[in-house]
Formats: sequence, C-alpha cells, structure tokens
Amino acid sequence: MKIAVTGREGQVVTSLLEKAANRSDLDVIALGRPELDLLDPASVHKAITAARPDLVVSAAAYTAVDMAEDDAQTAFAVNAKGAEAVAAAAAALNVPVLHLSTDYVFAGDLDRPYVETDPTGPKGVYGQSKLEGELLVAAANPRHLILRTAWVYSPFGKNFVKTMLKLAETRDSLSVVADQWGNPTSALDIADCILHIADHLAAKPNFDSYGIYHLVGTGDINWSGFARAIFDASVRHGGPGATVIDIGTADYPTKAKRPANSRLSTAKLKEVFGWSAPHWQSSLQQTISRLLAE
Ligand SMILES: NC(=O)C1=CN([C@@H]2O[C@H](COP(=O)(O)OP(=O)(O)OC[C@H]3O[C@@H](n4cnc5c(N)ncnc54)[C@H](OP(=O)(O)O)[C@@H]3O)[C@@H](O)[C@H]2O)C=CC1
Ligand SMILES: Cc1cn([C@H]2C[C@H](O)[C@@H](COP(=O)(O)OP(=O)(O)O[C@H]3O[C@@H](C)C(=O)[C@@H](O)[C@H]3O)O2)c(=O)[nH]c1=O
Ligand SMILES: [Mg+2]
Repeated sequence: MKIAVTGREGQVVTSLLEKAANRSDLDVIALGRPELDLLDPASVHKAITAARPDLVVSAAAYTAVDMAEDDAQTAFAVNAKGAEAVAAAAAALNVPVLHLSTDYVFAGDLDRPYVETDPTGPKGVYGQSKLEGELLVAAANPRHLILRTAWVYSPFGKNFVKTMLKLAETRDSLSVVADQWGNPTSALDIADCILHIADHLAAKPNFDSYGIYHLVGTGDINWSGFARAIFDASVRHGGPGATVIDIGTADYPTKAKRPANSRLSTAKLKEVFGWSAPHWQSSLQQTISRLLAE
C-alpha cells in the first residue's frame, strides 16, 4: 500500500515515516514544499496525482496559533483552501483522505469531553481556519476521515514538551495555566492510529463509516499538570526540571483565545476502528526518554 502524506518535517509526518519504516508492505511518501505547497492548489494536485497513492494523509497545516491572529489570510489559505485541494486530489484518484483537525474547533465551554456531533465554535483564527478546512475536505471527497486531535507532542518539531524542557534549562520555576484542560497526544500514537485505519480500510473495501473522529491520548490534564509530569519524567531520566506555578489564563495573555475545556471523547474511534491510544503519561515517558537520549 502506498500512502502520500502532506508536509516534510512536521510532527505527524515524521512519526508516520518512522512507523512505516518497520513495515515492508507500506510505502509512505512525504510531499511538501516546494513540490507541494498548500498555498498553491495546482502544486497540490500535481504532486498528489504524480505519487499515485492508495490513501492520502493530510497532515500539513499552519499551526502557529497566535501568529494566525495577525495572518488570517495565510491561515485560511493553508488550512482551508489547501486542505480542500488535498482532499480533491485524493477524490480525483478515487482514494480516501485522512485529514487531521483540532480540538480548537470547539469553544470549550462544555463540562464534559466533546463528542463528534457537538456544535463547534472556534475562539481563534487557527480554529476557524481548521473548521473551514473540515467542511471543505468533507465536500471535496465523500471518502474522508477527519481526525480531530489535540495537544500534540513528539521528539520531533516544535511542541509544548520540548518548550518546557528548553525553558527548564535556564529557569528554576515556570508559570503555567491551570484552567485549560485537554488530552495530550503523542504524534507517534497518531501515526499508529493512522496505519491501523489504513489497514482497516484496505481490509474492508465496503467501509462506509466516513466522517469525523476524535483521536487523542487517553486521560486528561491541564497544561500546568502536564508541565509537572514533563519535569517529573525529565528529572527521573536525569534531565532538567523546574517548579511549576499554577496561573489562570488571564495571567498569561496571548493573542489567540484558547478553549478552557478541549477534552475529546474517543468512544467513536474505539467503536468503529477498535483502536484507542495509550494513556498520555506512558507515551510521555517514552518521548522524554528519547529526547534526553539525543
Ligand atoms: N501540533 C498540535 O498540537 C496539533 C496539531 N493538530 C493538527 O495535526 C496536523 C499535524 O500537526 P503537526 O504535525 O503538529 O504540525 P507541525 O506544526 O509539526 O508541522 C506542520 C507541517 O505543515 C507543513 N506546512 C506548513 N505550511 C505548508 C505549506 N504552505 N505547504 C506545504 N506544507 C506546509 C510543514 O512543512 P515543513 O515540513 O516544510 O515545515 C510541516 O510539515 C495539523 O493538521 C494540525 O493542525 C491538531 C491538534 C493539535
Ligand atoms: C510556554 C508556556 C505556555 N503556557 C500556556 C499557553 C497555552 O495556553 C498553553 C499551551 O501552549 P502552546 O503554545 O503549546 O499552545 P498552543 O500552541 O495553543 O497548542 C495548540 O496547538 C494547536 C496547533 C492545536 O491544534 C492545539 O491542540 C494545541 O496543541 O500553555 C503557559 O501558561 N506558560 C508557558 O510558559
Ligand atoms: Mg504553540
């Protein structure tokens, strides 16, 4: 099976390439700039068509949440029109598209984990552009799986875990918001899930449960608790640590507003695909030990 994935050095694309390297039956090819530029839909069609994949994974995105507030045009061009071009190119080849989306499509005012059918209401430009992307992807390719994930970390690229470890090298204490809750998710676990879904689709030619799915690590936490767990694991492995001070969102001003509750229910993913992610704490240990071994 040949899988084309968008992006070159993102967390999810890198994880997918690493996981697929262990599988002789799988050929994962990363398509990114300059050949595939989401700002240039013609380049998207050309690159995906030339790759002739059996499945397309749409993992590239504009992910700078605060920067997007001042650059809505680029965020929408990449996350909405760019994603639409990826899904349309897959549709033209008559293959499914797995598109990554985000917890930030929700407002975060519910007091339970969000299910796929809950109303959306993004608080910032990034979430708005990703929501628009979901709608365009669904319209462009009936065989779409929109996988909403959240709080992604990995040994690769930029993420909260790496930021915390870096800051702890020079700081004894850090103030971190304690009133935003979510599900930390390892990009390596996302890659496992994507490959599981790819196998499932290949084995079931009549699969007809296309639509939206929530795909996040098991267990929830707030950002300050996550930071504490990062430092506990780091110190255990001989890495840097810092004292974490709980603060409120109001004490950490940012350009973009973020949801207070972005916990996602993964019951549908478990039911349809028989897959669920490990607990975030166990995946975090693995990521930290890898990062500190580097
Ligand atoms: N990071 C997170 O916390 C979360 C991410 N998501 C979603 O998951 C998906 C994967 O995220 P993640 O792996 O963390 O992303 P990263 O921020 O790690 O990587 C972004 C990727 O997008 C590529 N990209 C950006 N702009 C363009 C463009 N114009 N043309 C082509 N490629 C482009 C980058 O290219 P290059 O390799 O050349 O730099 C890179 O590969 C995204 O859809 C994101 O919205 C959802 C929830 C949380
Ligand atoms: C660095 C830092 C952040 N924070 C806060 C800011 C924010 O509310 C929270 C997390 O910071 P980040 O910059 O990682 O947050 P952010 O970039 O908003 O992370 C999001 O990225 C996009 C792509 C997604 O799709 C989301 O699921 C989510 O992972 O922690 C502190 O309180 N103290 C700190 O020292
Ligand atoms: Mg960030």
